Amino acid sequence: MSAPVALSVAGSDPSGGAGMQADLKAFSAMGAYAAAVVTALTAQNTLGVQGIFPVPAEFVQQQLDSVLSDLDVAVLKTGMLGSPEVVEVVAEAVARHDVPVLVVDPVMVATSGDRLVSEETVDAVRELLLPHATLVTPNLPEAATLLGWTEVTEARMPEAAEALRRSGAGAVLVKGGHLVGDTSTDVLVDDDGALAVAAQRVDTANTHGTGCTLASAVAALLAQGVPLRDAVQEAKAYLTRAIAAADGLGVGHGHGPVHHFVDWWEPSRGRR
Ligand SMILES: Nc1ncnc2c1ncn2[C@@H]1O[C@H](COP(=O)(O)OP(=O)(O)OP(=O)(O)O)[C@@H](O)[C@H]1O
Ligand SMILES: Cc1ncc(COP(=O)(O)O)c(N)n1
Repeated sequence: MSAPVALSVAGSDPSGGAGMQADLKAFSAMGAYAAAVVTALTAQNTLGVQGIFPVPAEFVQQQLDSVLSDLDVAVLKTGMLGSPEVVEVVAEAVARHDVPVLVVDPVMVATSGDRLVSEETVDAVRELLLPHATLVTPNLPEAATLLGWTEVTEARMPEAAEALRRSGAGAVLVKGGHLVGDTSTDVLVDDDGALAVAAQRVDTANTHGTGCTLASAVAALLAQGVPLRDAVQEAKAYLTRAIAAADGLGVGHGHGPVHHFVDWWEPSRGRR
């Protein structure tokens, strides 16, 4: 017996709500052993991003080789990738170590609106990572950028997901968090066609890290052998519970984090 291992390859958010820290929390909450390779340090909080310090590609590669040569990684999930060179070493390591499942969250901009990666890095993600991805999870602006469209409207979400699948990704989940309305609907397109994954929209400003959390929750479930469509629906339900509990967590003065351990902590005491 060994625990299912999920590996996050992402940037650090020292305020703990997004990036690698969100990934580690979501993996743990969803039952996977959590490992992490850091691609960039950010100085950020719930108000914005104050600084970025990239990790050299050679050292990202060294971290990847350390982890992948020892741990039996079931799923590798990417988030912020600091440079085209980092994208290159991640794609190369995925191939060389036969990583069985790859979830790509094509992170471009933080909830605060601050840009996290360059256009060249986005190009590298499109060309080098998407063809190997089991699942890609863009939000609406990320889907538009990857496709070279001016925007992706709600009506064109299935078409955008289908178009992105032509880049070689097995499945695409276009996230509708940036829309308005009573529900927050995402669209999954896989071999079986399009599936709308909807949840009640929570009236809160505390959505820092929702994208990282959703992709990581799906990855943790895939690591445990849950089929993709079930994993996406279960992860979406978990994320919605975590967003609904975010105001109760009350961390920071801007867009606060979601409550990753909503199913674990006693609301009154903040612990299990
Ligand atoms: N207020 C909300 N209530 C319920 N679900 C939400 C809300 N905001 C976002 N979501 C959901 O959170 C997930 C992430 O969506 P979003 O489109 O915001 O991605 P993102 O932009 O990568 O994340 P972020 O906004 O944290 O940068 C999606 O499943 C989306 O439907
Ligand atoms: C290091 C890092 N990675 C990713 C995000 C985006 O997070 P999200 O889109 O989930 O809010 C972030 N703010 N910081």
